[in-house]
Amino acid sequence: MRIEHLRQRLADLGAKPVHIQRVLRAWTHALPLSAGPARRGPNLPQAVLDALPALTAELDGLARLHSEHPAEDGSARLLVQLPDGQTVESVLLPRDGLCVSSQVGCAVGCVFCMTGRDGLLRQVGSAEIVAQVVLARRQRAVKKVVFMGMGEPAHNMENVIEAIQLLGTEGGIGHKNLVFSTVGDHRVFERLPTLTVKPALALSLHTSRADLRFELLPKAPRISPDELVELGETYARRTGYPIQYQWTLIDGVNDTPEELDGIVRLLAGKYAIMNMIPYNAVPDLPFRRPAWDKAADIARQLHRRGILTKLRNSAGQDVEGGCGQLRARVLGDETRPAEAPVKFVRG
Ligand SMILES: C[S@@+](CC[C@H](N)C(=O)[O-])C[C@H]1O[C@@H](n2cnc3c(N)ncnc32)[C@H](O)[C@@H]1O
Ligand code: SF4
Repeated sequence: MRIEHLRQRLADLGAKPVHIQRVLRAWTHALPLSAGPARRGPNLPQAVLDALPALTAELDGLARLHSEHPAEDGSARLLVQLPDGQTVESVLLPRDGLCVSSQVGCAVGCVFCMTGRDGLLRQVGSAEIVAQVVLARRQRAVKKVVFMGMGEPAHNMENVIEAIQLLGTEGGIGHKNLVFSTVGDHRVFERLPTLTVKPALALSLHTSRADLRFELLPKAPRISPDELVELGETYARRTGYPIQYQWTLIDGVNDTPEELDGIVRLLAGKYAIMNMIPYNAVPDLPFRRPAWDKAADIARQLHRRGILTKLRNSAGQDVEGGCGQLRARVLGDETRPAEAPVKFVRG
């Protein structure tokens, strides 16, 4: 379901913009749809009030909790069922964060990512994205939403943008606390600057080498790391928030001294934060997670060379912490076709 269809349905029942705003505010805050300022603002029209029970049931059905998997680090991975029975993952992050999914599957097919293995199954509608936030808010506060779950937001732009606009207005989430995470796409750099609610941007860079990036992210747009950083820098200066570069650290692939030189060359003096996330092992894939000490040393070296670097664990390491792994486990890995062998150019 799209949020614009929800707005239209309310308008067809006689709701004025102020009524629609009130219902959407109540929904995004996980309150009863009729909730609102009792003494301030107009009451909802009777036709809208009459429709609320059925609408509540429908909105509740957009994202139902299939199962919850709390982790030792304070995060919890939620498997969320959509109305057609498809499932996506949301992750309750420490410090009031939530990671949401924007697609079932993904067409980019990054060779280290579980979500990309089956290709794109379907888009997640804007109302289904917001419903993941509503579901989480029934459990705890959500003050930050990162689009780092299943899917490539740039491949579902209209739904993701609609969700961001609602979350950044009626949903009460600060604009820089809405984080659009992408492999990079010209459409992102064209659209995001024009929005009223401009989200923060995370760019999944992973390597400073164009050739290796094409191997690791085979269906990502062919934008070189240099161009990506230039585009990112323009957006960062425009919004006033730094770009969060994502680097899934894979042992022997993108953790070499040459890559460290490459990062310094690309990011020195840029308005940027480098987030290094040691690779989270995916069954049947030929990659290894680097030792934590090695990853920590890399982060330290970058820091010394002037790059603001944070070493992070992906949330919920002990509960199928990699994106898409929980869904895959629940669906049953035995249905998965055998992997074709993959070859890597080492940096
Ligand atoms: C799942 S993606 C979703 C957002 C978007 N498609 C992207 O790539 O930025 C979010 C982040 O998870 C990372 N990721 C995917 N598989 C991973 C794994 N096995 N271990 C660690 N990080 C992984 C990606 O590299 C990306 O930076
Ligand atoms: S890392 Fe992001 S873009 Fe790549 S396959 Fe996974 S979800 Fe898609």
